[in-house]
Amino acid sequence: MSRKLYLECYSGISGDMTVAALTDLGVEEAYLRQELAKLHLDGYEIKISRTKKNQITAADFDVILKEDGEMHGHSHDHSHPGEGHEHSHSHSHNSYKEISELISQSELNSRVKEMSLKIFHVIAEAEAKVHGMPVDQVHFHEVGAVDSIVDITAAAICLDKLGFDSILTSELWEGKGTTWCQHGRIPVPAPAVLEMMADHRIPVKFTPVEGEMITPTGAGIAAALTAERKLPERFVVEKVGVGAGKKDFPHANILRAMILNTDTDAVSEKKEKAAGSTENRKNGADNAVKTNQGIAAGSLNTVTVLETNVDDCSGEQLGYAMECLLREGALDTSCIPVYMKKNRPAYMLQVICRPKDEEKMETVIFRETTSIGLRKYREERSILPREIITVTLPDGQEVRVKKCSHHGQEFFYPEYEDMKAACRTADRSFPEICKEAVDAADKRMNGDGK
Ligand SMILES: O=C([S-])c1cc(C(=O)S)c[n+]([C@@H]2O[C@H](COP(=O)(O)O)[C@@H](O)[C@H]2O)c1
Ligand code: NI
Repeated sequence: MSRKLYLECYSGISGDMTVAALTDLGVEEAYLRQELAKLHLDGYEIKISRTKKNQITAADFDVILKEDGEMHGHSHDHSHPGEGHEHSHSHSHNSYKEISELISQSELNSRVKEMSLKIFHVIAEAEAKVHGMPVDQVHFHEVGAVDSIVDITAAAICLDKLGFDSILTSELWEGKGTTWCQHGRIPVPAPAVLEMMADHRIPVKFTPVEGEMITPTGAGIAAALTAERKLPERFVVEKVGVGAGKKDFPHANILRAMILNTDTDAVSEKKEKAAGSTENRKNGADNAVKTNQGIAAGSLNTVTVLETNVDDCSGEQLGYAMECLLREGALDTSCIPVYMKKNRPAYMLQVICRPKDEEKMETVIFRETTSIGLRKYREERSILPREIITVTLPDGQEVRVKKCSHHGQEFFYPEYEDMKAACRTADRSFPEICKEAVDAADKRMNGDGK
């Protein structure tokens, strides 16, 4: 299973748009608030609400700054000529060094820290170039600092919670003209944005729209976290999140975040559902899934592994727990015999799941077993590219076979449920039917003479 995030930046990208779109994918405001509190940064409030941009409903993320005991919304549009942001502020977290320390010393988890620090570093490098100073001396604007810290950390918290294998961004669209900031009037793209575009080879499209669509925070997020640029050839869009920008343009100022599932089974499952499941099977080979480049050769993705050792849980109870875990979306479960303290024969229950399903798995383990504690960690997993092909057995039955390849070598694995059904229908043994399925697949892919 491969779960990617695709950010469609046809109206540029900013920190607040990114957080809004990610919360719209299913991160609760309460969770975000609880995690942000681990920064121990005060003087602000967050607000997530709904808004409409050109009649398109979208989530809106706001960082409301406290000034002199009052709250002030931060509009991000910097549209008051001559004003810039000449607020005085009691916050002292405005140098890159201070911000890095604040994040490093927080109680945020290591993945959130790593992502946030990376984004800040990318922005600081660009600011350092623009202002001609060492990275450590870069100062973020006093108001902007709190705003940027919250936007960037919130984006990392959401990304960690949603658990993606990799992040793709489209080319970033940008407007033209000038914008205002504390440096006064500056060109669009903002100097720091342009440096990031160059340094990180970000594909960009300059449009005739008047105004700034890409902010330094948005460019920093895209530059620091984008792992891929090319959309997979085949995928299913599992969910869409829409984040609103603060400005109004002739086009809808939104950032769309999409969860892409590039797993072949999911793609063909949806395809079969759409086409009517019997239709596909009836037409056999012609309807078989032909290619899948969504999973690259030996591609890596991240999974969560949960483990618990139990010496007081019956076989029946553990078997039931495994069933529940699989029903809740576990990718695999196993029970490994172990000897625990005091030489007690016991089992280690191991669960592999998508990072986003961690909490669900924990709930099942604590509810359905006698475990009172567990270990969990994230692992990279390497998976072979695979595609499902449909083949016809000599007796006319159609079965699905998974075709995997590695360094040009092909492996065929008949689908268990189809094997079971074919064995029962033909009243023949499992190895016989499997062999016929593998031979048929091999013949179809490589021909008689190979
Ligand atoms: O605060 C600074 S140093 C600053 C630098 C630049 C450069 O490009 S240099 C640009 N800006 C403008 O500030 C706003 C806010 O950006 P966020 O990323 O903090 O949302 C934006 O209009 C930038 O162009 C500020
Ligand atoms: Ni600057």
